[in-house]
This record gives sequence, structure tokens and C-alpha cells, in this order.
Amino acid sequence: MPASQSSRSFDLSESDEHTLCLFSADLGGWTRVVVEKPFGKDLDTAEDLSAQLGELFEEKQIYRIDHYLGKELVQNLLVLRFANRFFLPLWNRDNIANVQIVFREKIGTEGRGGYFDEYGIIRDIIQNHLLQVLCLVAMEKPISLKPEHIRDEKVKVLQSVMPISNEEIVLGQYEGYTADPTVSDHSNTPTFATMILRIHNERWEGVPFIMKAGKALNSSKAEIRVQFKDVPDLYHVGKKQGRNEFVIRLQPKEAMYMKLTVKKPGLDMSTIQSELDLSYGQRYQDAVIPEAYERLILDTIRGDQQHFVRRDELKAAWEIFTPLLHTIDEGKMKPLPYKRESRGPAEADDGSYEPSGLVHKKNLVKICQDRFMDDPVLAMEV
Ligand SMILES: NC(=O)C1=CN([C@@H]2O[C@H](COP(=O)(O)OP(=O)(O)OC[C@H]3O[C@@H](n4cnc5c(N)ncnc54)[C@H](OP(=O)(O)O)[C@@H]3O)[C@@H](O)[C@H]2O)C=CC1
Ligand SMILES: O=C1O[C@H](COP(=O)(O)O)[C@@H](O)[C@H](O)[C@H]1O
Repeated sequence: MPASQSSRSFDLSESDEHTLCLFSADLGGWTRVVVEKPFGKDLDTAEDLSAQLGELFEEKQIYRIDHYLGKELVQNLLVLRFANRFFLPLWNRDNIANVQIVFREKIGTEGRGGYFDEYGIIRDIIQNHLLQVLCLVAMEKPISLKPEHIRDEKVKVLQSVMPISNEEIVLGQYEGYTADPTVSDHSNTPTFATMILRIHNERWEGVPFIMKAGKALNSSKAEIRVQFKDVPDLYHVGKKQGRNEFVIRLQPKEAMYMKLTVKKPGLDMSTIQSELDLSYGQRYQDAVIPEAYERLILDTIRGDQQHFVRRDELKAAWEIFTPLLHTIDEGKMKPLPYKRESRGPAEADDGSYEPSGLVHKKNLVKICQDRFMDDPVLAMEV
């Protein structure tokens, strides 16, 4: 670049309450703006923000960051899906029973209650991070790895998501959340949410995508669980076989493992569920896995938009969640209380709760039952 040219990258982290006040001047070189969430609070505010930015910068200059797109195993998803013969023929409604995309965090909202109370767990985690993961799990193979081709496919997935049914949602708020002085005593903000997203296309029709996120829980993890359909139990060798399940653990300790049924070692012909395990810490001992932000900021300098959210993608994401968010904001759907360091509201697991028809978990319950049928302790809990 000639010495007289100047390239600039701005990192913006603005709440939607503030009107953008930026100007663009041509100093030669490149100008890029890195925009941090929140990208609005709903469809209209996000579109306003996009319009304001769009007046100042071209889309190719705008880098909307979702740091989940910088995580090692999220970046691995395309390779995993499209470079392995194992998965290509199985990755569809004929073979997959459900997909679970889960975020759990032990910490609560301490220190950022004021921000969080305005947004809640759906805007904070599900509408962006988990939805981006869903796109990569569900999308068709892009015609190339060019950013536009990948993002085109993600948009198609988002546009195929059906309206979320109020009957397939469980919301929670941990006890003590409102004790934070920056949180309203009567806050209706969910700190836990699980819901089913349904993708209306040829590959995924009928397959529930179960999204789950919560704070102040008993564990911290982010993972994708792909549960395959049952096989007929031909051999009748004891208890019902567990399902094949492919787990991609994004954090902590990146790992992928495939749960499968094998003969229990020994004289008897009985079965046991075991795992094929690829734990990164063991397998790639010398590898340095960069922080998500390290990668993404480097991408902005390189001018690679593959792992950033495009305007139409953002719009489609808000279209999915805005009706539900407005229902919650208007107090028409209430979060259930749950204890800190628990799994969240018991109702998200056991299906015993059905107030005013808003929360109904037949499908969630069915999935839990399927999973735990062969575990006597958990089966009793369901
Ligand atoms: N690299 C690794 O870490 C590897 C681990 N393994 C081993 O594989 C085995 C199986 O792993 P994995 O299936 O992941 O572990 P778990 O047996 O702990 O199963 C976790 C799943 O069960 C759900 N669950 C747990 N408790 C309940 C409950 N009370 N009600 C409803 N759902 C519940 C969790 O839901 P939710 O998502 O909501 O928490 C999650 O989907 C483990 O023994 C593990 O140690 C094997 C290979 C590699
Ligand atoms: O964007 C956010 O993400 C963090 C969790 O990020 P992770 O990389 O540790 O999984 C979450 O704590 C925070 O509430 C949210 O705004």
C-alpha cells in the first residue's frame, strides 16, 4: 500500500439506544467497521441500525462479529460435514432424530445485570450464537468457500425456519436474579430458555432443532448433539439399545465423540454404549487453538468476511425471534423460577408443567424419554 494511504478498522460496540454518529472520509486504503452485538433488539431496531450503517459504509466494509463463528469447532463444521463420507449420506431427516444446540453457563449475570435485563438469554445467546451454529449444521453445501456463497446458504436456512410455536418453549429465571440492584424487581427477563426450531425444507422437515441456553446453571458447556434415529433391535440382547449420538463439544475442552452400541466385552452376548472419541487436548497436544476474537480480528485485517454476519442474515435471524421476544417483553409469557446451580427449570426436562397452554413440552419430553429409557435412574426421573 502506498505510504500516503491509510487503512482503518473501527471496532464499534454500541447499544441500539444510541444513534450512530460516524462519518466516512476517503483517506485511500481501506476502511472497515467491526460491529459488536447487540445488533438491535428486534427486527425493526436491527433494520434501523443496518440502514444507518448502510448509509455510511458498503456491506463489504461491515464486519458484524459473532464470536462463536471464531471458535475452533464451529469453524470445523463445514469440513466435518462435507469432507467426510460418513456424514454426507446420514445428515438428513431420514437418519437424524433431533439436533440439540446447547449453551450452559455457571455464572449468572453479575456485573452486567443492567445490560442483560434489557436483552435476556434469547437475544444474548440464542438469536445469535446458537442460531449461527444451527446454520452451519443445517445448511446445504455452498458452491465454494467464498464468504458470499457460505452466507447465501446460511440465509436460506434461516428463511426456512418456521415460526416458533409457543407450545415448544420453556423459559426460566434463576432465583436471586432480581436481587441485582441494576435489575428491576419485577423483571420478566429469561435467564434460561429452551425451544424447538423447525426447518421447513427437504433435508430437515420433521427434525426438531432443540436450542437451549441458560445462566447460573450447574455446568458450563457449549455443544451440539446430533441424535440419530433408532435401529430395529434385531438381536433382543437385553436392554434397549441407546441411540447413536454424535457430540461436538465446542467448550470447554474441544472434543467430538460418537456414542455407539458395541458388544460388551466378555463371554456374554450383551450390548453396551461406548464412544469413539476425538478429544482435541489428547489428539492435538501441540496445537495452539487461537481465541475466537484473535481469529476474527485477523480476518477483518485480511478482509475475509466468511465468519461475519451479513445484513440479510441478521434480518432473517431477527424475523425468527421477534414475535417471541415481543410476547415475552409484553409479559405474556413468564419465565419459571429455577435454583442457581441446577439444570434450569425442571419443566424443561420433565414436562410436568402446562400453564395456560403456553408451555408444553411433549416433544422435549419424548426426546428425554428416548434418551434415558435404558438408564433406570434417569428413566424414573422422566
Ligand atoms: N471427550 C469427552 O468428553 C468424552 C466423553 N465421553 C464419555 O461419554 C459418555 C457419554 O457422554 P455424554 O452423553 O456427553 O454425557 P452424559 O451422559 O452426561 O449426557 C449428557 C446429556 O444428557 C442430558 N442430561 C443430563 N442429565 C439430564 C436430566 N436430568 N434430564 C434430562 N437430560 C439430562 C444432557 O442435557 P443438557 O445438554 O441439557 O445438559 C446431555 O444432553 C460420558 O461418560 C462421557 O464421560 C466419551 C468420550 C469423550
Ligand atoms: O456473547 C456472550 O457470550 C458469553 C459466552 O461466551 P463464551 O465464549 O464464553 O461461550 C456470555 O457469557 C455473554 O453473556 C454473552 O453476551
